[in-house]
Amino acid sequence: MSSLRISEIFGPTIQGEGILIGEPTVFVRAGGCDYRCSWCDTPHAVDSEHRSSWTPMTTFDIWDEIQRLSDGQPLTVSLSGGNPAIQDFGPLIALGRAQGYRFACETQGSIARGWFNVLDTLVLSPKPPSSGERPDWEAFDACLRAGANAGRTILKIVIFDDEDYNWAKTVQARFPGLPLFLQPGNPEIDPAQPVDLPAMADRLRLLTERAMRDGWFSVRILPQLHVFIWGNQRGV
Ligand SMILES: C[S@@+](CC[C@H](N)C(=O)[O-])C[C@H]1O[C@@H](n2cnc3c(N)ncnc32)[C@H](O)[C@@H]1O
Ligand SMILES: Nc1nc2[nH]cc(C(=O)O)c2c(=O)[nH]1
Ligand code: SF4
Ligand SMILES: [Mg+2]
Repeated sequence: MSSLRISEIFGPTIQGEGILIGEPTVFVRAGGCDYRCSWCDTPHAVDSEHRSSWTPMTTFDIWDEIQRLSDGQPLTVSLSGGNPAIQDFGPLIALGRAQGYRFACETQGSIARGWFNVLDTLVLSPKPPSSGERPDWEAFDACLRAGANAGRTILKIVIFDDEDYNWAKTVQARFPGLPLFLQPGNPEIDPAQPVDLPAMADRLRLLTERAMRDGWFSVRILPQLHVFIWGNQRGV
């Protein structure tokens, strides 16, 4: 059986972002990404200099680890990365769902996969201008089509500045049927440094006040809850 490149598997913890915030979750972090966002908070799953730390695992190896971490109790498994859509997680999802586990996937929407259709939650997180990346909207549309039968699809956009904020409005206008979550960007991504909690609360406050002042009521605005709790620690 072919193997997948896995950066880390951890949990159970609570989902810190987006529509599943607070949900007990085991994370499977795939190694490798087709993007290089300037502010990426998981470079250890992206940059090729960390490639040697990614473990080749079969679907059964990953499934064993999920079961061990969850003590065999079905919960939500979140596929993240890097870009999990580079690899074939279809067999893992089939195996887990047959045992009552639920699956979410976080991806930037650059690569479409047939297995998006069997997810419970597909989180598409198109990258705003501050990232230095530019979404390919044809590829993004292909992701939406690939996930047409997923339980639900939502958009999550990271906001660092005014340009990102205005861009997020244009994305919502393009996809009016999709729930949109905004998340303030975290500029402090060094796991060795403590996060400045008041500064983080300030960014959340400023984004919230701006959206409310604008009468932008068709969004949800959330912090990265795990960063509030554990800072930039890995594996939480
Ligand atoms: C690390 S990415 C992995 C999944 C996929 N590559 C993606 O970007 O959607 C998971 C989520 O973290 C967000 N993220 C990454 N770096 C961040 C930062 N510095 N501040 C806030 N959110 C960040 C991404 O935008 C994405 O929504
Ligand atoms: N608790 C927790 N929630 C998360 N939501 C998205 C994460 C990610 O890095 O993909 C993440 C993570 O690493 N930990
Ligand atoms: S797409 Fe996601 S994992 Fe890849 S560099 Fe950007 S934030 Fe990091
Ligand atoms: Mg993260």
